[in-house]
Amino acid sequence: MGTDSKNGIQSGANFHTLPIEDLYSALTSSAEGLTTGEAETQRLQYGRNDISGKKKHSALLQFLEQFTNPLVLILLFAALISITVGEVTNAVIIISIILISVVLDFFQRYKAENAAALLIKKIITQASVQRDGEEQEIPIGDLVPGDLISLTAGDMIPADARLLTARDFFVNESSLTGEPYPVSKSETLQDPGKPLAQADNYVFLGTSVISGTARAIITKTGLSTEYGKIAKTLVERPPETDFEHGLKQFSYLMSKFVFSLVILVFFVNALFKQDILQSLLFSVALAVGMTPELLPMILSLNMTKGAIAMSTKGAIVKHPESIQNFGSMDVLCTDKTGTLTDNKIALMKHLDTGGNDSEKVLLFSYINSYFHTGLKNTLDEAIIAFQPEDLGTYRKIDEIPFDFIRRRTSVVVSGASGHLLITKGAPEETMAICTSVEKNGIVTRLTDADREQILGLYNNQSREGFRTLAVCYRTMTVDQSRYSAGDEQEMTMLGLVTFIDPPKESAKESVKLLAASGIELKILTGDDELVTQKTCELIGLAVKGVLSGNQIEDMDQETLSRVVGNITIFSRMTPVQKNRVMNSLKRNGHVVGFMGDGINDAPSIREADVGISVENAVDIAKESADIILLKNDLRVLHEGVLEGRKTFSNTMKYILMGTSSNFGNMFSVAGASFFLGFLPMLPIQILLNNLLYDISESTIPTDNVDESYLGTPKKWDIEFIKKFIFAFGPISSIFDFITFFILLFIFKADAALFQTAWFIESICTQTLIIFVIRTRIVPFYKSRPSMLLLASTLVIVAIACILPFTVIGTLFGFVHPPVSFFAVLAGLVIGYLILVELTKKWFYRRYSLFIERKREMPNSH
Ligand SMILES: Nc1ncnc2c1ncn2[C@@H]1O[C@H](COP(=O)(O)OP(=O)(O)OP(=O)(O)O)[C@@H](O)[C@H]1O
Ligand SMILES: [Mg+2]
Repeated sequence: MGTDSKNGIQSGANFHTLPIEDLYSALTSSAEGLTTGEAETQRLQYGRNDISGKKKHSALLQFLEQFTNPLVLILLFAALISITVGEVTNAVIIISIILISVVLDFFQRYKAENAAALLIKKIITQASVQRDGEEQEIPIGDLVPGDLISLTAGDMIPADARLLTARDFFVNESSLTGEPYPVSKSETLQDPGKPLAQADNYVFLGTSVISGTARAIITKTGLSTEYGKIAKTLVERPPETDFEHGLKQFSYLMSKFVFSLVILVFFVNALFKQDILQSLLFSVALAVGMTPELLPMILSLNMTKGAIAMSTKGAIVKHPESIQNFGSMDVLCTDKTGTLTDNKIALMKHLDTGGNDSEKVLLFSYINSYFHTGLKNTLDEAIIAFQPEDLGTYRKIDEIPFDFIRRRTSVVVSGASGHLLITKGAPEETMAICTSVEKNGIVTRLTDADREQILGLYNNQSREGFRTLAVCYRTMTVDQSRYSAGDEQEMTMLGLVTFIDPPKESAKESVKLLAASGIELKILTGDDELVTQKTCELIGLAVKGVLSGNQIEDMDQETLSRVVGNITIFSRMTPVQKNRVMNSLKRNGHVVGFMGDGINDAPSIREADVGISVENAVDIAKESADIILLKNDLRVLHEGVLEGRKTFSNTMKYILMGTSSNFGNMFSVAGASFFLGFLPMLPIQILLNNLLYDISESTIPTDNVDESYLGTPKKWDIEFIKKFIFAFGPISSIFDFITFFILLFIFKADAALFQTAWFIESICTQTLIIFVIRTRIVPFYKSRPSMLLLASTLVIVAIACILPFTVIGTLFGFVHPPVSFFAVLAGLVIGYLILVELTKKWFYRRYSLFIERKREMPNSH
């Protein structure tokens, strides 16, 4: 039997049809759950409950992984050639360079990754599980097949599991099926032959609990779950973000350029100088010298630094990559309740349909809120907190849980005269299921005039900023044991309950801050238009336009895309509509953030460029988010945006440096090789040059960022980078060729002196230029670099100047340059810096004009 059921685990198709006892033995578990020891055995067999598919590698493995880097491989190749031609010193130097850069990169990254992992620990979703006979909270990654878990409303289902007991248990399976309505689940054994996907007694990882409670036994974890299978095949990663896309384009541009140039250099040199191996080494070194190989390290350092800075301000970044997007975000979509308002909702009035205070309305709302087992939101809490009610003989029979499309929740109780169905929900949706109305204790048919009158009452409340729910009921003629949404019909409208939901103290300030930072705020709410408008008025958010869920339903994609930009409030939205709006904005070229806390927000949080949630959100929203705010305060968000822009700025500095100064220099080396009788720089000198340059740049992530840079969203702009290269690349080359001329004709340099002198000049111009490029304003005077960046740059310049006079310098083939050269060098460097500074002024003036023109271009979407 034992082996048979083990095979059952592998095939796994029959978990929903096995009798409980067989299920226990198949999963080597029991009604008491697992012990810690058994769980460990299971973990060894089935692995961790992790669908990311990323294995955490040991430090050693991570270190070894560095050697799979193509650049490192090229260098190893170069070392091999050196050994073949008998240049042992050369080989030793190349290998040292490899080791130094690999070790440097490894430590920086290892540190960064550990810091990031530490942050994530703070927000790991927990599951309540029975281990060693006790109920415990453990991280969901530690769950194994055979574990017994308890589930309640708002929980994310942490793995695939078979239900053991269930009460009023409804789940949302939209992440698997796209179906937004609640699905009822129970413990009943399923007939053999019923497909797993339709099994009532089975729940799936990635779905979440809407209402009720259940106990379940975990059958499958991690990648063997149904969700894991999809994750493996298609949604391995969320869609590519704007930044990633830009980065890819950039890398592609660079590699195309470098590749063609290096091939050309190789052939020209090999043909005319006839030393094929030297030419090969030279070209390989050039390739290494041109590639901005530190980019990945700079990126991850920048991002971790940003993530840590944000954690001190109260936001946990789950995916460091999203920090960059934070800096680029120009539209923020958010829900209303709890984000703009305080979530300290209080019940204000309980009115009958005539607008008078009614105790019955209060009692019926109370019964509804008290008995339903769905996630009690703040509206329910406000009703229950208002005043204690005497529930008398009312007993709960069943419930029909809330969903974001019906926008109602119902309970069925047994009272003095049989079963009573009580429904409360959004007034529009509640009115739709009523056919009669109770007025002063008398029930009559609901006429159009009644509807009009009740709607008027509701709108008046909304306009004053009160959130409003309607309450209706139905006395059942035949008692049923199970009720469903189909029973919500022919009901009697009873009255309205209204709530006050005051805006946050901080909201006004946050709205201003976001606007000043160039971020447009849009509200996507399930609530009513008039209330939302009132909230906007209170927090000082200008409303450009309003669109309701129903209107969106009638629009095709094209129409929606055309109008979304002009809308501030999207009211009465279903989760699917929220997602449509968010995606239309993305398609229009915006970098979109989406912030929310409910099951209904989860799909959009997942697909937004930046998904944001808060600590007290439901699990599934938090699981879908990139960033989680520990305090639900938009000001924290604003800090995050600034942090993202800083990260962006420092990443850009490295890229601009790499593409203009470093690239320019290497370009000149390549060019010079065409008409000099000797190599302008020896391969090992190029590699050393590259290493020193890298070290000086590795401190860029610590650099300060100008205040003035932080005011607008930062978008990746490949056109900008191209323009930058064409403006600054040539300046670098001009100075290189002046140096050239001076060396050849004034100093009458031979090969060794030429190489030495050019090496020094190259390092000096290449590294010092950071002080000009790192800011758009006047360097030092108006914008100070970080101490570390200043130190690393100056130390590298000093090393380059001193090196030729040392023993190590001789190894690299350097000779002593005359003192007069240093005077010329100083002049050249200063001239170069001034010229670049002037060009920069001109460039940014022209560029900002260019941007304005681009903005003015009509209808860019
Ligand atoms: N507990 C409840 N009982 C009955 N109806 C409810 C309940 N909660 C919400 N509703 C109705 O459903 C509507 C949508 O719900 P909700 O406001 O939570 O949506 P949302 O999209 O998350 O919007 P926001 O978070 O901005 O308020 C509410 O406006 C209300 O009419
Ligand atoms: Mg909400």
